[in-house]
Amino acid sequence: MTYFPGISDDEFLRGDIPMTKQEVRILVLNKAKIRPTDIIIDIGAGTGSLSIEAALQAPQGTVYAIERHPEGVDLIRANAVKFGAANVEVISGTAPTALQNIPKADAIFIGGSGGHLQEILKQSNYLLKSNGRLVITAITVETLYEALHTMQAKPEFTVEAFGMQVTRIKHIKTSNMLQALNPIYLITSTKNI
Ligand SMILES: C[S@@+](CC[C@H](N)C(=O)[O-])C[C@H]1O[C@@H](n2cnc3c(N)ncnc32)[C@H](O)[C@@H]1O
Repeated sequence: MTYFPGISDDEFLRGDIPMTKQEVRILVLNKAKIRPTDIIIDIGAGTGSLSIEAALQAPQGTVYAIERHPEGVDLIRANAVKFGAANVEVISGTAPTALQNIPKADAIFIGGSGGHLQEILKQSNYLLKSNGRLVITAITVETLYEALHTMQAKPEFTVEAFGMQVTRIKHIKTSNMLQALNPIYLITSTKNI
């Protein structure tokens, strides 16, 4: 049975870097089917929140957290220390170039691509082991379309996708306020060969 850390957003150290929200992380990690020994690559790791929860689910594995923004790199390192995720390897750089010299992976997350989605998908296909899972989070129509279109054209992958819209409920004084999070789409591709 995999241990699920369930860390709330406010527990992470955060700056101005956008963070994948907890409700989204829960589904990304579930779709990635993380096992204790997995090798995981997190492309566009941001604050490291997803990398760290993945690392805690794979204590005998390694998470390669790739981030191009220096503030993000510092946050990932600081959050990894805070949560005792010693198996997070932070790589400061831009994908796909930063994906060189990384071992083949059981799971790959793409949370940011910065206009390099096609090259990153090509390199991810190469880096993913047989039965590996690629989970892309898309917050734009363009990324959703490009990811779906590209992955569905690859016969070696089974692709599923869904959109989610979460409304949090915040207790303020005597009322419960509805707080909508931005819609997001998850595209999961499983390599069949
Ligand atoms: C939405 S944030 C990811 C949030 C992250 N999953 C978290 O939990 O904090 C997207 C990140 O991708 C990074 N990014 C975008 N394109 C990138 C690329 N080609 N290589 C590396 N990082 C990239 C951005 O700097 C940004 O921090």
